[in-house]
Amino acid sequence: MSTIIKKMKAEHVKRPLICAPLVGKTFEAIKEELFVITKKQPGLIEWRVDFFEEIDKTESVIETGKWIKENARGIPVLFTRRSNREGGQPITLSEEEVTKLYVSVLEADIIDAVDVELSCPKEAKETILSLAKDKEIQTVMSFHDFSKTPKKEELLDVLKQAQEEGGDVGKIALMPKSLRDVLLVAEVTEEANRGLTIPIITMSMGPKGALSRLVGGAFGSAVSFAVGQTASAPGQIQIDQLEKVLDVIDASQE
Ligand SMILES: O=C1C[C@@](O)(C(=O)O)C[C@@H](O)[C@@H]1O
Repeated sequence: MSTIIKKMKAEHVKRPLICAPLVGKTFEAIKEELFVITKKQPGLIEWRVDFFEEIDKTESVIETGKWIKENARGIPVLFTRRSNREGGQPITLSEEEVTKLYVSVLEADIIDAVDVELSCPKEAKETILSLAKDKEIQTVMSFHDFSKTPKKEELLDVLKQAQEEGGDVGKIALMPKSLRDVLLVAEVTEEANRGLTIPIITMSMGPKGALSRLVGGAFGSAVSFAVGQTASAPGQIQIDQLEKVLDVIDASQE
């Protein structure tokens, strides 16, 4: 079992692993950001490569990724290209070029886990998943909706699909329109955890959804995304604030 999955399983009983996004646009910005983030000792660092201005230069991505890995102080690195259709930054690469980039990054052995959107073309997913398995790099199969929270059955199906397609982890990030939507995601989290064998990560975004980032672990979300230096999605809170709340939750369970 990989280190990341072990960490998720060990810590997620009540306390989710904290993941800090790295969103610098340039190598220089990433260097500064990584320095700030590692001092806060998150359990995981997510490099959101769609923010990186040189995403279209494979060599630059590899060099930067290598530098991140070498300077992450042993914290595992999750590599993510969030597509524009799922709330990521607009980029000039085509989907085929993105798949090629993923292949190069996986082959370079510079990351510990990779985010693959369930909405990606089937062939692209298969290529990435099989290479990741060969390289023993964990796959997080993800789904994002920045405009709404889909219905319960749909969300349960998405998480099931993540497992069925061979993902090591399933992840959903949704935008709530009301607190009921936040409750729904908590319910889905609890229910999916009983039916699935893979760890799952869930969250509601935006100000209403911030609650889910605080208490999601108690319902079975294995990871909570929090701000190291800069947020990568609405509603993320600072790592130190999240840690305080997690300490209180932990203490209340003893
Ligand atoms: O999937 C996620 C979750 C996220 O969207 C959030 O809401 O914290 C942040 C993204 O960087 C990450 O890839």
